[in-house]
Amino acid sequence: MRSIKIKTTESEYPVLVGDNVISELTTILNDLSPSKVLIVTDSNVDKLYGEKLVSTICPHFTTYKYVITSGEEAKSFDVFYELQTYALKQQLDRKSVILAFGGGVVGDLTGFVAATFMRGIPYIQIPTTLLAHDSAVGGKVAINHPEGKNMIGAFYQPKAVVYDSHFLESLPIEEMRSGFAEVIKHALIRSESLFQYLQNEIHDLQDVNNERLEKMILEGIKIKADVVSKDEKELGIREILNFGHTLGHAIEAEAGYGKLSHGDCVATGMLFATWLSMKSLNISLPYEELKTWFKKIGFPTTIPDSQDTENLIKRMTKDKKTKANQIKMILLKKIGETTSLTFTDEELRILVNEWRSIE
Ligand SMILES: NC(=O)c1ccc[n+]([C@@H]2O[C@H](COP(=O)([O-])OP(=O)(O)OC[C@H]3O[C@@H](n4cnc5c(N)ncnc54)[C@H](O)[C@@H]3O)[C@@H](O)[C@H]2O)c1
Ligand SMILES: O=C(O)C(=O)C[C@@H](O)[C@H](O)[C@H](O)COP(=O)(O)O
Ligand SMILES: [Zn+2]
Repeated sequence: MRSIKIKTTESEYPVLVGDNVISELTTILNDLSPSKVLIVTDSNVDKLYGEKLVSTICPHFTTYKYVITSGEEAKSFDVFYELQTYALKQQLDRKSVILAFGGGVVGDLTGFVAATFMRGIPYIQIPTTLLAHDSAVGGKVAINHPEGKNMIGAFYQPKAVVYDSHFLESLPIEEMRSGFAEVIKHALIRSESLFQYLQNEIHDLQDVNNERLEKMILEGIKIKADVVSKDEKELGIREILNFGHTLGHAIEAEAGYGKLSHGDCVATGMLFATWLSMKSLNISLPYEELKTWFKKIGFPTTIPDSQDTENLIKRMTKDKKTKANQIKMILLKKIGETTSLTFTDEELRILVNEWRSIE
């Protein structure tokens, strides 16, 4: 078992990673001595592992389980409200603990429920996707709005993250790809050596074996832990974790939540941001190499033809990093190092159109 510490100004918690670390959950819960435990999971994870988790906890604590329909659409106000109603009806109180058992959708939604129920009760992340090496760590919790991704949310840290690699065995290949995009992001922004490792070892997703998976997860979490510990509330450096997301989120929301995976959209966004870095900073980057690699892995490398640049620009203007109508793009200075530049909507419209015309 590996343990990585996440330290913020107000909290400190462990991320436990490894096979069978779920066995640590009872001890972690005992320390919190919860009045009640509410497991929130989705329909797919419930079918696979719901019983296992309930039987681990049930003998020790009064346990409830709420199963949401799987998919991005669940990060909605309606499901948030349903969950709050359920928690109230089961009479959860400030000593109750919520377990977010699933991928980033369950984690983001449940974390936001925990952040707001009676103004905040403890929760634990139990991630089951590769992508969740990113989403379960760092305390960004949220639901979506038709106007934009994660628009209603909070920074609210979990008490622990229990990341049992055994759960990843059933992950479909396209979900592995989605999570891999965030691993690549962590490498591109902060670690040239991790990037070289990924490019050398993972030519396509069949190359992801247990050993490589564990390395990707651990390295990704270490990078995230370091950034979050320096800037929990994204007042500065944390913005680098948004590399690829300004366009990525716009594509994801424009397609309709749940139509395209988060990771696929971020991958397209990272390619654009890499091209934009070369163009705006007048530097050279291995852009063509990256594009070829992305194609091999199966990432979409262009914006969907059905999407209108004008609509995407409107969405990018509403990005959370935008201030006074200046759209902030996280760029690469080199592999492993970032900078940022702001653009007006008109400037970005021209640049996005230029990129689309050459791709
Ligand atoms: N909070 C953050 O910092 C942060 C970071 C990155 C992404 N996110 C958010 O995370 C979300 C995406 O998360 P995700 O990719 O994990 O999506 P997800 O939670 O929808 O999971 C993807 C799919 O895999 C299924 N699944 C989950 N675990 C499984 C398992 N072990 N075996 C088989 N199937 C399994 C789910 O039911 C779902 O159908 C997006 O909403 C994104 O915005 C948040
Ligand atoms: O943790 C962060 O900070 C990130 O930006 C991680 C992203 O991968 C993640 O998708 C996050 O939810 C995006 O946040 P947002 O503030 O752009 O909604
Ligand atoms: Zn992301």
